[in-house]
Amino acid sequence: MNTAVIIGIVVAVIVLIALVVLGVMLSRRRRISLSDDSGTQRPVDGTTRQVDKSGGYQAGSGFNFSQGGGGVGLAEPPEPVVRPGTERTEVDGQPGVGDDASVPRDSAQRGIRDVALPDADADTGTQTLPDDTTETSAPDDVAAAPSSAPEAPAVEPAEPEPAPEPAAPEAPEAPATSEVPVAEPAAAEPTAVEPAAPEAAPTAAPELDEIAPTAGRLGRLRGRLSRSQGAIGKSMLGLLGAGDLDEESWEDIEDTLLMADLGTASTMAVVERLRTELATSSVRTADDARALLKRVLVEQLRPGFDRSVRALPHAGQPAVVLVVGVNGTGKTTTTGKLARVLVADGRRVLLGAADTFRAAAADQLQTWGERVGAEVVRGKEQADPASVAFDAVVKGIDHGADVVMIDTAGRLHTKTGLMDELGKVKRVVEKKAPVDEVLLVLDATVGQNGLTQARVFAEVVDITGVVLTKLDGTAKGGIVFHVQEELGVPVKLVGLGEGADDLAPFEPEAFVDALL
Ligand SMILES: Nc1nc2c(ncn2[C@@H]2O[C@H](COP(=O)(O)OP(=O)(O)OP(=O)(O)O)[C@@H](O)[C@H]2O)c(=O)[nH]1
Repeated sequence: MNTAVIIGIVVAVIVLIALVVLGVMLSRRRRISLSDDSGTQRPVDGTTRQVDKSGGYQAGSGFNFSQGGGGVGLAEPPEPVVRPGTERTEVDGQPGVGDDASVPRDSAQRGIRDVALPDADADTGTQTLPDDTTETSAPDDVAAAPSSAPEAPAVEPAEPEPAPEPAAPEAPEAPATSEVPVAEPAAAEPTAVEPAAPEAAPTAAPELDEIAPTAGRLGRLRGRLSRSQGAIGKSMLGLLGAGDLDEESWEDIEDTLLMADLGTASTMAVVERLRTELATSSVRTADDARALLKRVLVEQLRPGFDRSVRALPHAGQPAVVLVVGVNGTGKTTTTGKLARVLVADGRRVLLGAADTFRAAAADQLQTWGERVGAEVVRGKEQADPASVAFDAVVKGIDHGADVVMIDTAGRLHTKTGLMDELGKVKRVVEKKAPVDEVLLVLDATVGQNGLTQARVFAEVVDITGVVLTKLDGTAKGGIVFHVQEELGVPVKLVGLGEGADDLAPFEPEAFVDALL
Protein backbone atom coordinates (compact mmCIF):
# COMPACT_ATOMS: atom_id res chain seq x y z
CA MET A 1 0.00 0.00 0.00
CA ASN A 2 1.55 3.25 -1.01
CA THR A 3 1.63 6.44 1.04
CA ALA A 4 -1.09 8.16 -0.95
CA VAL A 5 -3.58 5.38 -0.18
CA ILE A 6 -2.69 5.47 3.55
CA ILE A 7 -3.14 9.25 3.63
CA GLY A 8 -6.46 8.86 1.83
CA ILE A 9 -7.69 6.33 4.39
CA VAL A 10 -6.58 8.54 7.31
CA VAL A 11 -8.34 11.58 5.82
CA ALA A 12 -11.52 9.55 5.23
CA VAL A 13 -11.48 8.32 8.87
CA ILE A 14 -10.98 11.90 10.17
CA VAL A 15 -13.84 13.21 8.03
CA LEU A 16 -16.06 10.36 9.23
CA ILE A 17 -15.26 11.12 12.90
CA ALA A 18 -15.87 14.84 12.34
CA LEU A 19 -19.26 14.09 10.77
CA VAL A 20 -20.28 11.84 13.68
CA VAL A 21 -19.25 14.51 16.26
CA LEU A 22 -21.12 17.20 14.32
CA GLY A 23 -24.22 15.02 14.12
CA VAL A 24 -24.21 14.39 17.88
CA MET A 25 -23.80 18.12 18.61
CA LEU A 26 -26.62 19.08 16.28
CA SER A 27 -29.01 16.54 17.73
CA ARG A 28 -28.23 17.75 21.28
CA ARG A 29 -28.80 21.36 20.35
CA ARG A 30 -32.15 20.49 18.77
CA ARG A 31 -33.27 18.68 21.90
CA ILE A 32 -32.51 21.70 24.06
CA SER A 33 -34.36 24.14 21.85
CA LEU A 34 -37.39 21.90 21.70
CA SER A 35 -37.88 21.74 25.43
CA ASP A 36 -37.00 25.32 26.09
CA ASP A 37 -40.13 27.12 24.99
CA SER A 38 -42.52 26.90 27.86
CA GLY A 39 -40.34 26.45 30.82
CA THR A 40 -39.98 30.00 31.93
CA GLN A 41 -42.97 31.26 33.79
CA ARG A 42 -43.34 34.49 35.52
CA PRO A 43 -44.95 34.08 38.86
CA VAL A 44 -47.34 36.77 39.85
CA ASP A 45 -45.59 37.64 43.07
CA GLY A 46 -43.14 39.89 41.37
CA THR A 47 -40.15 37.58 41.05
CA THR A 48 -38.81 35.71 38.06
CA ARG A 49 -38.30 32.06 38.45
CA GLN A 50 -37.58 28.99 36.38
CA VAL A 51 -39.96 26.17 36.95
CA ASP A 52 -40.16 22.59 35.92
CA LYS A 53 -41.83 21.83 32.67
CA SER A 54 -44.43 19.53 34.09
CA GLY A 55 -47.06 22.14 33.52
CA GLY A 56 -47.91 23.60 36.90
CA TYR A 57 -46.06 25.80 39.28
CA GLN A 58 -46.74 27.31 42.62
CA ALA A 59 -46.25 31.03 42.72
CA GLY A 60 -45.90 31.25 46.45
CA SER A 61 -49.43 31.23 47.65
CA GLY A 62 -50.53 33.05 44.50
CA PHE A 63 -52.48 31.83 41.54
CA ASN A 64 -51.46 28.57 40.03
CA PHE A 65 -51.72 28.19 36.29
CA SER A 66 -51.01 25.11 34.27
CA GLN A 67 -51.18 23.80 30.75
CA GLY A 68 -54.13 21.83 29.56
CA GLY A 69 -53.98 19.51 26.61
CA GLY A 70 -54.17 16.40 28.70
CA GLY A 71 -50.70 16.90 30.16
CA VAL A 72 -51.85 18.05 33.53
CA GLY A 73 -54.27 15.90 35.39
CA LEU A 74 -55.73 16.15 38.81
CA ALA A 75 -53.34 15.17 41.55
CA GLU A 76 -56.28 13.43 43.04
CA PRO A 77 -58.64 12.39 40.31
CA PRO A 78 -62.17 13.50 40.98
CA GLU A 79 -64.83 11.02 41.65
CA PRO A 80 -67.11 10.64 38.69
CA VAL A 81 -69.33 13.64 38.21
CA VAL A 82 -72.75 12.97 39.60
CA ARG A 83 -75.09 12.90 36.65
CA PRO A 84 -78.45 14.28 37.40
CA GLY A 85 -80.40 11.63 35.55
CA THR A 86 -84.04 11.96 36.31
CA GLU A 87 -83.33 14.62 38.90
CA ARG A 88 -83.14 17.11 36.06
CA THR A 89 -86.82 17.78 36.53
CA GLU A 90 -86.04 19.20 39.99
CA VAL A 91 -86.97 22.84 39.91
CA ASP A 92 -87.67 23.62 43.55
CA GLY A 93 -86.73 27.12 44.39
CA GLN A 94 -85.96 28.07 40.81
CA PRO A 95 -86.87 31.48 39.49
CA GLY A 96 -90.33 31.27 38.02
CA VAL A 97 -90.44 34.13 35.52
CA GLY A 98 -90.52 32.69 32.04
CA ASP A 99 -89.20 29.45 33.37
CA ASP A 100 -89.72 26.48 31.13
CA ALA A 101 -89.27 24.11 34.03
CA SER A 102 -92.52 22.47 33.12
CA VAL A 103 -90.79 21.01 30.08
CA PRO A 104 -89.41 17.68 31.29
CA ARG A 105 -85.65 17.71 31.10
CA ASP A 106 -85.58 14.27 29.59
CA SER A 107 -87.96 15.13 26.77
CA ALA A 108 -86.49 15.02 23.30
CA GLN A 109 -84.23 17.98 22.73
CA ARG A 110 -84.45 20.08 19.65
CA GLY A 111 -81.80 19.05 17.22
CA ILE A 112 -78.81 21.18 16.36
CA ARG A 113 -78.04 21.33 12.69
CA ASP A 114 -74.46 20.50 11.93
CA VAL A 115 -72.82 22.84 9.48
CA ALA A 116 -69.40 21.75 8.35
CA LEU A 117 -66.60 23.92 9.57
CA PRO A 118 -63.43 24.32 7.60
CA ASP A 119 -60.67 21.93 8.40
CA ALA A 120 -59.04 23.04 11.62
CA ASP A 121 -55.65 23.34 10.00
CA ALA A 122 -56.71 24.63 6.66
CA ASP A 123 -57.23 28.19 7.68
CA THR A 124 -54.72 28.58 10.46
CA GLY A 125 -52.76 31.70 9.97
CA THR A 126 -54.97 33.05 7.27
CA GLN A 127 -58.14 33.96 9.06
CA THR A 128 -58.24 37.44 10.38
CA LEU A 129 -60.92 39.76 11.53
CA PRO A 130 -62.34 42.24 9.13
CA ASP A 131 -61.24 45.36 10.90
CA ASP A 132 -59.52 46.69 13.98
CA THR A 133 -62.63 46.90 16.03
CA THR A 134 -62.50 43.13 16.50
CA GLU A 135 -66.24 43.02 16.25
CA THR A 136 -67.36 39.87 14.56
CA SER A 137 -70.57 39.42 12.73
CA ALA A 138 -72.81 36.44 12.86
CA PRO A 139 -72.39 34.08 9.98
CA ASP A 140 -74.86 34.65 7.22
CA ASP A 141 -77.00 31.70 8.06
CA VAL A 142 -77.39 32.89 11.62
CA ALA A 143 -77.97 36.52 10.75
CA ALA A 144 -80.49 35.54 8.13
CA ALA A 145 -82.55 33.65 10.66
CA PRO A 146 -84.20 36.32 12.76
CA SER A 147 -86.55 33.76 14.26
CA SER A 148 -83.59 32.33 16.14
CA ALA A 149 -82.72 35.63 17.74
CA PRO A 150 -84.08 35.83 21.25
CA GLU A 151 -86.22 38.68 22.46
CA ALA A 152 -84.26 41.09 24.60
CA PRO A 153 -85.00 39.77 28.08
CA ALA A 154 -86.62 41.89 30.74
CA VAL A 155 -85.79 39.61 33.62
CA GLU A 156 -84.04 36.75 31.97
CA PRO A 157 -83.23 35.86 28.40
CA ALA A 158 -86.04 34.31 26.44
CA GLU A 159 -85.20 30.86 25.30
CA PRO A 160 -83.93 30.99 21.75
CA GLU A 161 -84.05 28.28 19.17
CA PRO A 162 -80.48 27.03 19.06
CA ALA A 163 -78.86 28.55 16.04
CA PRO A 164 -77.12 26.25 13.60
CA GLU A 165 -73.47 25.61 14.27
CA PRO A 166 -71.73 28.27 12.31
CA ALA A 167 -69.25 27.87 9.57
CA ALA A 168 -66.20 29.94 10.28
CA PRO A 169 -67.02 33.38 9.03
CA GLU A 170 -65.40 34.33 5.79
CA ALA A 171 -63.24 37.25 6.71
CA PRO A 172 -61.52 39.64 4.40
CA GLU A 173 -57.84 40.35 4.65
CA ALA A 174 -57.06 42.32 7.74
CA PRO A 175 -55.38 45.64 7.27
CA ALA A 176 -51.74 45.69 8.13
CA THR A 177 -52.40 47.85 11.13
CA SER A 178 -54.11 45.04 12.99
CA GLU A 179 -51.07 42.83 12.89
CA VAL A 180 -50.40 43.01 16.60
CA PRO A 181 -53.74 43.13 18.26
CA VAL A 182 -52.88 41.30 21.45
CA ALA A 183 -51.25 43.68 23.84
CA GLU A 184 -47.80 42.67 24.94
CA PRO A 185 -47.67 43.20 28.67
CA ALA A 186 -44.56 44.38 30.44
CA ALA A 187 -43.65 41.11 32.11
CA ALA A 188 -40.84 42.54 34.16
CA GLU A 189 -43.19 44.58 36.29
CA PRO A 190 -46.06 42.31 36.97
CA THR A 191 -47.74 44.47 39.55
CA ALA A 192 -47.90 47.54 37.36
CA VAL A 193 -48.91 46.20 34.02
CA GLU A 194 -47.92 48.35 31.10
CA PRO A 195 -48.86 46.49 27.97
CA ALA A 196 -47.50 47.95 24.79
CA ALA A 197 -50.33 49.54 22.86
CA PRO A 198 -51.33 47.51 19.85
CA GLU A 199 -50.02 49.02 16.65
CA ALA A 200 -53.58 49.39 15.47
CA ALA A 201 -54.64 51.58 18.37
CA PRO A 202 -55.73 54.78 16.77
CA THR A 203 -56.18 56.71 19.99
CA ALA A 204 -54.11 57.14 23.11
CA ALA A 205 -53.61 53.95 25.09
CA PRO A 206 -56.25 53.57 27.78
CA GLU A 207 -55.19 54.09 31.33
CA LEU A 208 -54.21 50.73 32.75
CA ASP A 209 -54.91 49.63 36.24
CA GLU A 210 -52.44 48.75 38.84
CA ILE A 211 -52.99 45.14 39.85
CA ALA A 212 -52.77 44.15 43.48
CA PRO A 213 -50.20 41.47 44.27
CA THR A 214 -51.76 38.07 43.81
CA ALA A 215 -49.76 36.11 46.36
CA GLY A 216 -51.52 35.48 49.62
CA ARG A 217 -54.77 37.06 48.52
CA LEU A 218 -56.95 34.61 50.40
CA GLY A 219 -55.13 35.51 53.59
CA ARG A 220 -55.45 39.23 52.93
CA LEU A 221 -59.13 38.89 52.14
CA ARG A 222 -59.87 36.72 55.17
CA GLY A 223 -61.93 39.48 56.77
CA ARG A 224 -64.38 39.09 53.87
CA LEU A 225 -65.28 35.66 55.18
CA SER A 226 -66.36 37.03 58.52
CA ARG A 227 -69.94 35.91 58.11
CA SER A 228 -68.97 32.30 57.49
CA GLN A 229 -66.38 32.68 60.21
CA GLY A 230 -69.14 33.22 62.76
CA ALA A 231 -71.40 30.52 61.36
CA ILE A 232 -68.83 27.75 61.10
CA GLY A 233 -65.70 28.72 63.01
CA LYS A 234 -66.97 30.37 66.12
CA SER A 235 -69.98 28.07 66.60
CA MET A 236 -67.95 24.92 66.08
CA LEU A 237 -65.11 26.01 68.32
CA GLY A 238 -67.63 26.97 70.99
CA LEU A 239 -69.24 23.55 70.84
CA LEU A 240 -66.01 21.58 70.70
CA GLY A 241 -64.40 23.59 73.45
CA ALA A 242 -67.31 23.02 75.83
CA GLY A 243 -65.77 19.85 77.20
CA ASP A 244 -67.29 16.38 77.05
CA LEU A 245 -69.76 16.20 74.24
CA ASP A 246 -73.05 14.44 74.79
CA GLU A 247 -75.34 13.33 71.97
CA GLU A 248 -77.19 16.62 72.07
CA SER A 249 -73.96 18.53 71.51
CA TRP A 250 -73.11 16.32 68.55
CA GLU A 251 -76.50 17.09 67.09
CA ASP A 252 -75.78 20.78 67.52
CA ILE A 253 -72.49 20.32 65.68
CA GLU A 254 -74.30 18.55 62.87
CA ASP A 255 -76.90 21.30 62.67
CA THR A 256 -74.22 23.98 62.59
CA LEU A 257 -72.48 22.33 59.66
CA LEU A 258 -75.72 21.72 57.79
CA MET A 259 -76.80 25.32 58.29
CA ALA A 260 -73.49 26.49 56.86
CA ASP A 261 -74.33 24.53 53.69
CA LEU A 262 -71.75 21.76 53.99
CA GLY A 263 -74.32 19.27 52.78
CA THR A 264 -75.21 15.97 54.36
CA ALA A 265 -72.30 13.88 53.10
CA SER A 266 -69.61 16.36 54.17
CA THR A 267 -71.33 17.02 57.49
CA MET A 268 -71.48 13.32 58.31
CA ALA A 269 -67.87 12.80 57.28
CA VAL A 270 -66.66 15.73 59.40
CA VAL A 271 -68.67 14.66 62.46
CA GLU A 272 -67.45 11.08 62.10
CA ARG A 273 -63.83 12.20 61.95
CA LEU A 274 -64.25 14.52 64.91
CA ARG A 275 -65.81 11.76 66.98
CA THR A 276 -63.00 9.36 66.15
CA GLU A 277 -60.28 11.91 66.82
CA LEU A 278 -61.82 13.05 70.08
CA ALA A 279 -62.07 9.44 71.27
CA THR A 280 -58.36 8.86 70.71
CA SER A 281 -56.76 12.22 71.41
CA SER A 282 -57.25 14.56 74.27
CA VAL A 283 -58.56 18.01 73.46
CA ARG A 284 -58.12 20.17 76.53
CA THR A 285 -57.60 23.71 75.35
CA ALA A 286 -59.16 26.00 72.82
CA ASP A 287 -55.97 25.67 70.76
CA ASP A 288 -56.31 21.88 70.74
CA ALA A 289 -59.89 22.20 69.54
CA ARG A 290 -58.89 24.64 66.83
CA ALA A 291 -56.03 22.44 65.63
CA LEU A 292 -58.26 19.38 65.49
CA LEU A 293 -61.07 21.17 63.69
CA LYS A 294 -58.64 22.67 61.22
CA ARG A 295 -57.10 19.29 60.43
CA VAL A 296 -60.47 17.65 59.87
CA LEU A 297 -61.91 20.46 57.75
CA VAL A 298 -58.81 20.76 55.58
CA GLU A 299 -58.84 17.02 54.93
CA GLN A 300 -62.47 17.20 53.97
CA LEU A 301 -61.60 19.87 51.42
CA ARG A 302 -59.38 17.41 49.53
CA PRO A 303 -56.09 19.27 49.54
CA GLY A 304 -54.78 16.85 46.88
CA PHE A 305 -56.97 18.30 44.16
CA ASP A 306 -55.16 20.02 41.32
CA ARG A 307 -56.57 23.52 41.54
CA SER A 308 -54.37 25.07 38.90
CA VAL A 309 -56.25 26.98 36.25
CA ARG A 310 -55.34 25.54 32.85
CA ALA A 311 -54.65 28.84 31.23
CA LEU A 312 -51.16 28.37 29.84
CA PRO A 313 -50.50 27.85 26.14
CA HIS A 314 -49.51 24.43 24.92
CA ALA A 315 -48.46 22.89 21.65
CA GLY A 316 -48.03 26.37 20.22
CA GLN A 317 -51.67 27.24 20.78
CA PRO A 318 -53.39 29.41 23.35
CA ALA A 319 -55.19 27.80 26.22
CA VAL A 320 -58.95 28.13 25.93
CA VAL A 321 -60.99 28.88 29.03
CA LEU A 322 -64.78 28.83 28.91
CA VAL A 323 -66.64 30.66 31.66
CA VAL A 324 -70.21 29.46 32.25
CA GLY A 325 -73.01 29.81 34.77
CA VAL A 326 -76.51 31.13 35.39
CA ASN A 327 -77.43 34.80 35.19
CA GLY A 328 -75.71 37.24 37.48
CA THR A 329 -73.37 34.83 39.25
CA GLY A 330 -70.35 36.93 38.35
CA LYS A 331 -69.04 35.39 35.12
CA THR A 332 -67.99 38.62 33.45
CA THR A 333 -66.52 40.01 36.64
CA THR A 334 -64.59 36.79 37.22
CA THR A 335 -63.36 36.74 33.61
CA GLY A 336 -62.10 40.29 34.03
CA LYS A 337 -60.49 39.62 37.39
CA LEU A 338 -58.75 36.52 36.08
CA ALA A 339 -57.58 38.36 32.98
CA ARG A 340 -55.92 40.89 35.29
CA VAL A 341 -54.06 38.14 37.08
CA LEU A 342 -52.94 36.54 33.83
CA VAL A 343 -51.77 39.85 32.38
CA ALA A 344 -49.88 40.50 35.59
CA ASP A 345 -48.28 37.10 35.02
CA GLY A 346 -47.00 38.35 31.68
CA ARG A 347 -49.56 36.50 29.57
CA ARG A 348 -51.18 37.73 26.39
CA VAL A 349 -54.87 37.48 27.04
CA LEU A 350 -57.67 37.66 24.53
CA LEU A 351 -61.25 37.90 25.76
CA GLY A 352 -64.21 36.57 23.79
CA ALA A 353 -67.55 38.22 24.58
CA ALA A 354 -69.87 35.38 23.73
CA ASP A 355 -72.72 36.99 25.63
CA THR A 356 -74.60 38.36 22.68
CA PHE A 357 -77.94 38.70 24.49
CA ARG A 358 -76.94 41.75 26.46
CA ALA A 359 -74.89 44.42 24.74
CA ALA A 360 -74.04 45.67 28.22
CA ALA A 361 -72.33 42.38 29.01
CA ALA A 362 -69.94 42.77 26.06
CA ASP A 363 -69.39 46.42 27.00
CA GLN A 364 -68.60 45.32 30.55
CA LEU A 365 -66.04 42.82 29.27
CA GLN A 366 -64.60 45.40 26.89
CA THR A 367 -64.06 47.74 29.81
CA TRP A 368 -62.24 45.03 31.72
CA GLY A 369 -60.13 44.33 28.65
CA GLU A 370 -59.21 47.98 28.21
CA ARG A 371 -58.29 48.33 31.83
CA VAL A 372 -55.84 45.45 31.77
CA GLY A 373 -54.67 45.66 28.18
CA ALA A 374 -56.40 42.57 26.84
CA GLU A 375 -58.09 42.64 23.46
CA VAL A 376 -61.76 41.75 23.25
CA VAL A 377 -63.46 39.98 20.38
CA ARG A 378 -67.16 40.66 20.39
CA GLY A 379 -70.08 39.92 18.12
CA LYS A 380 -72.99 41.94 16.94
CA GLU A 381 -75.95 41.91 19.26
CA GLN A 382 -77.92 38.67 18.86
CA ALA A 383 -75.08 37.10 16.89
CA ASP A 384 -74.59 33.41 17.39
CA PRO A 385 -72.47 33.06 20.54
CA ALA A 386 -70.76 29.96 19.13
CA SER A 387 -69.60 32.02 16.18
CA VAL A 388 -68.17 34.74 18.41
CA ALA A 389 -66.39 32.17 20.56
CA PHE A 390 -64.98 30.51 17.44
CA ASP A 391 -63.76 33.85 16.08
CA ALA A 392 -62.10 34.66 19.39
CA VAL A 393 -60.18 31.39 19.36
CA VAL A 394 -59.18 31.83 15.71
CA LYS A 395 -57.89 35.30 16.47
CA GLY A 396 -56.12 34.11 19.59
CA ILE A 397 -54.32 31.44 17.57
CA ASP A 398 -53.48 33.76 14.70
CA HIS A 399 -52.05 36.43 16.93
CA GLY A 400 -50.16 34.27 19.36
CA ALA A 401 -52.27 34.85 22.45
CA ASP A 402 -51.39 32.73 25.47
CA VAL A 403 -54.95 32.31 26.58
CA VAL A 404 -58.40 32.97 25.15
CA MET A 405 -61.07 33.43 27.79
CA ILE A 406 -64.64 33.16 26.60
CA ASP A 407 -67.34 34.78 28.69
CA THR A 408 -70.70 33.19 27.94
CA ALA A 409 -74.19 34.53 28.54
CA GLY A 410 -75.90 33.69 31.78
CA ARG A 411 -78.46 30.97 31.31
CA LEU A 412 -80.85 29.19 33.56
CA HIS A 413 -79.96 25.56 33.80
CA THR A 414 -83.65 24.73 33.51
CA LYS A 415 -83.84 26.13 29.99
CA THR A 416 -83.19 23.34 27.59
CA GLY A 417 -82.62 25.54 24.55
CA LEU A 418 -80.06 27.72 26.30
CA MET A 419 -78.21 24.74 27.69
CA ASP A 420 -78.12 23.17 24.23
CA GLU A 421 -76.71 26.41 22.92
CA LEU A 422 -73.94 26.30 25.52
CA GLY A 423 -73.04 22.76 24.52
CA LYS A 424 -72.83 24.00 20.97
CA VAL A 425 -70.48 26.86 21.91
CA LYS A 426 -68.06 24.33 23.34
CA ARG A 427 -68.36 21.93 20.43
CA VAL A 428 -67.80 24.66 17.87
CA VAL A 429 -64.73 25.99 19.69
CA GLU A 430 -63.35 22.48 19.87
CA LYS A 431 -63.32 22.31 16.10
CA LYS A 432 -60.50 24.82 16.33
CA ALA A 433 -58.77 24.13 19.65
CA PRO A 434 -59.39 22.02 22.72
CA VAL A 435 -61.16 23.71 25.59
CA ASP A 436 -58.70 23.37 28.45
CA GLU A 437 -60.77 24.73 31.28
CA VAL A 438 -64.50 25.08 31.78
CA LEU A 439 -65.04 27.25 34.83
CA LEU A 440 -68.49 27.14 36.34
CA VAL A 441 -69.20 30.33 38.22
CA LEU A 442 -71.52 29.72 41.18
CA ASP A 443 -72.98 32.37 43.43
CA ALA A 444 -72.28 31.14 46.96
CA THR A 445 -75.23 33.04 48.36
CA VAL A 446 -77.80 30.89 46.57
CA GLY A 447 -76.87 27.82 48.60
CA GLN A 448 -78.24 24.46 47.57
CA ASN A 449 -79.70 25.81 44.35
CA GLY A 450 -76.13 26.23 43.14
CA LEU A 451 -75.69 22.49 43.32
CA THR A 452 -78.71 21.88 41.15
CA GLN A 453 -77.27 24.31 38.62
CA ALA A 454 -73.86 22.72 38.80
CA ARG A 455 -75.19 19.24 38.07
CA VAL A 456 -76.83 20.36 34.84
CA PHE A 457 -73.85 22.42 33.68
CA ALA A 458 -71.54 19.51 34.44
CA GLU A 459 -73.66 17.32 32.24
CA VAL A 460 -73.71 19.72 29.31
CA VAL A 461 -70.13 21.04 29.23
CA ASP A 462 -68.02 18.88 31.54
CA ILE A 463 -66.91 21.53 33.96
CA THR A 464 -63.30 21.27 35.12
CA GLY A 465 -63.32 23.81 37.93
CA VAL A 466 -65.66 25.91 40.02
CA VAL A 467 -65.40 29.59 40.89
CA LEU A 468 -67.45 30.40 43.98
CA THR A 469 -68.31 34.08 43.97
CA LYS A 470 -69.85 36.35 46.59
CA LEU A 471 -68.42 34.38 49.50
CA ASP A 472 -68.08 37.79 51.11
CA GLY A 473 -71.84 38.10 51.27
CA THR A 474 -72.82 34.85 52.91
CA ALA A 475 -72.54 32.92 56.14
CA LYS A 476 -72.64 29.75 54.08
CA GLY A 477 -69.01 29.27 53.17
CA GLY A 478 -69.63 25.57 53.76
CA ILE A 479 -70.95 25.41 50.20
CA VAL A 480 -67.31 24.92 49.15
CA PHE A 481 -67.34 21.50 50.83
CA HIS A 482 -70.66 20.58 49.31
CA VAL A 483 -69.77 21.57 45.75
CA GLN A 484 -66.60 19.50 45.73
CA GLU A 485 -68.21 16.55 47.43
CA GLU A 486 -71.14 16.55 45.07
CA LEU A 487 -69.35 17.22 41.79
CA GLY A 488 -65.92 15.76 42.37
CA VAL A 489 -64.64 18.94 40.70
CA PRO A 490 -62.31 21.27 42.58
CA VAL A 491 -63.21 24.77 43.63
CA LYS A 492 -60.33 26.65 42.00
CA LEU A 493 -61.09 30.29 42.66
CA VAL A 494 -63.22 32.28 45.06
CA GLY A 495 -64.73 35.72 44.63
CA LEU A 496 -64.60 37.82 47.76
CA GLY A 497 -65.95 41.16 46.63
CA GLU A 498 -66.80 43.39 43.72
CA GLY A 499 -63.35 44.95 43.52
CA ALA A 500 -61.12 44.17 40.56
CA ASP A 501 -58.66 42.28 42.73
CA ASP A 502 -61.17 40.51 44.94
CA LEU A 503 -60.51 37.13 43.37
CA ALA A 504 -58.34 34.60 45.13
CA PRO A 505 -57.10 31.11 44.41
CA PHE A 506 -58.85 28.63 46.63
CA GLU A 507 -56.46 27.08 49.13
CA PRO A 508 -57.98 24.69 51.67
CA GLU A 509 -55.58 25.60 54.50
CA ALA A 510 -55.89 29.34 54.07
CA PHE A 511 -59.64 29.04 53.69
CA VAL A 512 -60.08 27.02 56.88
CA ASP A 513 -57.68 29.39 58.66
CA ALA A 514 -59.90 32.25 57.60
CA LEU A 515 -62.96 30.46 58.94
CA LEU A 516 -61.54 29.62 62.37
N1 LIG B 1 -69.98 40.85 46.58
C1 LIG B 1 -69.57 40.30 45.45
N2 LIG B 1 -70.13 40.67 44.29
C2 LIG B 1 -69.69 40.08 43.17
C3 LIG B 1 -68.67 39.11 43.17
N3 LIG B 1 -68.47 38.70 41.89
C4 LIG B 1 -69.33 39.42 41.13
N4 LIG B 1 -70.07 40.24 41.88
C5 LIG B 1 -71.13 41.17 41.45
O1 LIG B 1 -72.20 40.43 40.91
C6 LIG B 1 -72.86 41.20 39.92
C7 LIG B 1 -73.04 40.38 38.67
O2 LIG B 1 -71.76 40.19 38.11
P1 LIG B 1 -71.55 39.91 36.56
O3 LIG B 1 -70.11 39.64 36.36
O4 LIG B 1 -72.19 40.94 35.72
O5 LIG B 1 -72.38 38.57 36.43
P2 LIG B 1 -72.61 37.70 35.13
O6 LIG B 1 -72.67 36.29 35.58
O7 LIG B 1 -71.62 38.00 34.08
O8 LIG B 1 -74.04 38.22 34.69
P3 LIG B 1 -74.87 37.84 33.36
O9 LIG B 1 -73.98 38.11 32.20
O10 LIG B 1 -76.06 38.71 33.41
O11 LIG B 1 -75.23 36.43 33.49
C8 LIG B 1 -72.03 42.46 39.73
O12 LIG B 1 -72.62 43.50 40.46
C9 LIG B 1 -70.69 42.09 40.34
O13 LIG B 1 -70.00 43.20 40.83
C10 LIG B 1 -68.09 38.73 44.42
O14 LIG B 1 -67.21 37.87 44.54
N5 LIG B 1 -68.57 39.36 45.53
